[in-house]
Amino acid sequence: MIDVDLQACVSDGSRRFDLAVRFASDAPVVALYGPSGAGKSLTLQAMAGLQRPTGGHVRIGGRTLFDAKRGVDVPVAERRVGYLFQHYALFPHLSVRDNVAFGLTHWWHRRPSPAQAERIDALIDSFGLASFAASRPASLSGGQQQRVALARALACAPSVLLLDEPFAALNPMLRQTLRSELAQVCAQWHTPVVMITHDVDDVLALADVVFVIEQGQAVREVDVRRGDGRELTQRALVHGWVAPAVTAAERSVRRWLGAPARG
Ligand SMILES: Nc1ncnc2c1ncn2[C@@H]1O[C@H](COP(=O)(O)OP(=O)(O)OP(=O)(O)O)[C@@H](O)[C@H]1O
Repeated sequence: MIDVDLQACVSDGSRRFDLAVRFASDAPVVALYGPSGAGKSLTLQAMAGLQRPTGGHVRIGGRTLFDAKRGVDVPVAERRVGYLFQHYALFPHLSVRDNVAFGLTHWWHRRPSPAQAERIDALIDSFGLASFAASRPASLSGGQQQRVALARALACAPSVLLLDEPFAALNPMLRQTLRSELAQVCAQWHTPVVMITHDVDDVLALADVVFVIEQGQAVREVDVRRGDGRELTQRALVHGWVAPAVTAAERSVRRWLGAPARG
């Protein structure tokens, strides 16, 4: 079960964005879908512990990673969350194998245990990377680099795999191949996935449930298998767990009027 209820605020001095996103699902693959700037990446970052929320909780498979009320904030390295960034972010000076092993060796400054080494080899095999294991990422194609990044995200036996637009940089044919490889590997390792995508084909091919994210909130839940959906925002407002998002237009009008900022 993935249970996320996050409030966060990011600001760079001139801009401010409020996140108040809440969703829960026990589906194997959950997609977050929505327009650019809606807060999807911030949501994944907060789940991984890379953004500090101001309130709420993150529970994965019954384990609490963050709970503002209870003062729980599990450090990033102990969350067992696999994270695939929008750009693969492979380490250019490390071989494919060392890139895959990175999460296991780097945080703990040690060699992988025999069981971990076995998992690394199995993942390298699953993604068809065995013949490149000693190569550096620069000598690999985009699709091969993406496979390395996926294998690396899965190496720590994560309790959830977070994917930020995993196929955006790939050509359509490669996308299709990687979708089915990913689906197979995640089913094989029983790893639930939360995936950001703008691509309806990703949703249809991989996701069981989609949450539509708009202006920092989950506004709609769609059951892909049943082809059914429901609005979430109305319920959210009735229960009062989330403030209505302050739009850029409203902020601007308030500034022009010299009125205090809301939210
Ligand atoms: N440090 C920050 N300071 C101010 N605003 C920020 C900061 N980080 C992110 N934002 C803003 O927060 C909003 C949500 O960002 P986020 O990256 O989560 O969007 P997204 O839904 O993932 O978009 P995309 O689909 O384009 O990747 C954006 O408007 C972004 O500009």
